[in-house]
Amino acid sequence: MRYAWHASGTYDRHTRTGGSNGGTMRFETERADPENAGFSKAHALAVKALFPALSMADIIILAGHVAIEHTGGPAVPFSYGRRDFGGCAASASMAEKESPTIDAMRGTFDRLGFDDKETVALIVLGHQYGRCHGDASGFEGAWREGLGYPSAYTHGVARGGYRLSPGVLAARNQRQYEMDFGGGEPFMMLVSDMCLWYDEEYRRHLLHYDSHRSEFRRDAALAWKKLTELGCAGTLVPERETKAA
Ligand code: HEM
Repeated sequence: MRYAWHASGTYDRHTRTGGSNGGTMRFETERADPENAGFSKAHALAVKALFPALSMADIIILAGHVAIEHTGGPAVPFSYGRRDFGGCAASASMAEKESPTIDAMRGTFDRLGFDDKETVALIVLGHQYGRCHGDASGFEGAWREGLGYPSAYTHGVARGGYRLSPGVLAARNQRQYEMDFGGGEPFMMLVSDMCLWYDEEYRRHLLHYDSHRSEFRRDAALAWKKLTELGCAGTLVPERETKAA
């Protein structure tokens, strides 16, 4: 899912460049971006031979859709037709920062064309899956599916149930937080996750979603679809239409 997010997150609405069309994450040039560290593992799993009719660009995105639905998240209608370009500009970069300020975060999502509410839906959707890896981002710790979407954030943070992760990254001057929900590893929080609570606007949407779960599921699905189709205008065909035809 993170692979699909970073493949899409290069989009720039001002220049209308980037996005998942092109499948440029296939190239070492793009995977070498420090923000994409660790994606060679994900790339090795995206097996084109099993899906000859799809481009790698489509497979990367479809994997994200399937991961969300398979783990009890919303079903996102898939559209295919992305092409695999023959090369990749050296400048293709996610420009996602590991310890962003609120302004930098807002700037990233504005470049992509998302407002604050969509930003909250996307980050809360994404940061309940998988984990951080010391050898990729320098952060260590797990998220957990099935904690009830936004409630992991609002209940934990609002009740002051979070703490600075003891000593993990002191040497690199990177902060990360964690919360206990019982059973297993603590639930980790990156600075970007904490920003959803620190910033008044983000917090308003977080609290709203916590008491409107179906709206959260609907908005998260719409935002994920929008994200993964950035830069693909005119190239995509909805899966359902093909089935009906
Ligand atoms: C400002 C925004 C964001 C920041 C700064 C951020 C940062 C990070 C970092 C540092 C990691 C750890 C990577 C590693 O160590 O392997 C991570 C993991 C992850 N992120 Fe984000 N992220 C952001 C937004 C998103 C969004 C919008 C999504 C999806 C909708 C997402 C989905 C994920 C997933 C699924 C993982 C776990 C990957 C794995 O288990 O290998 N993130 N993120």
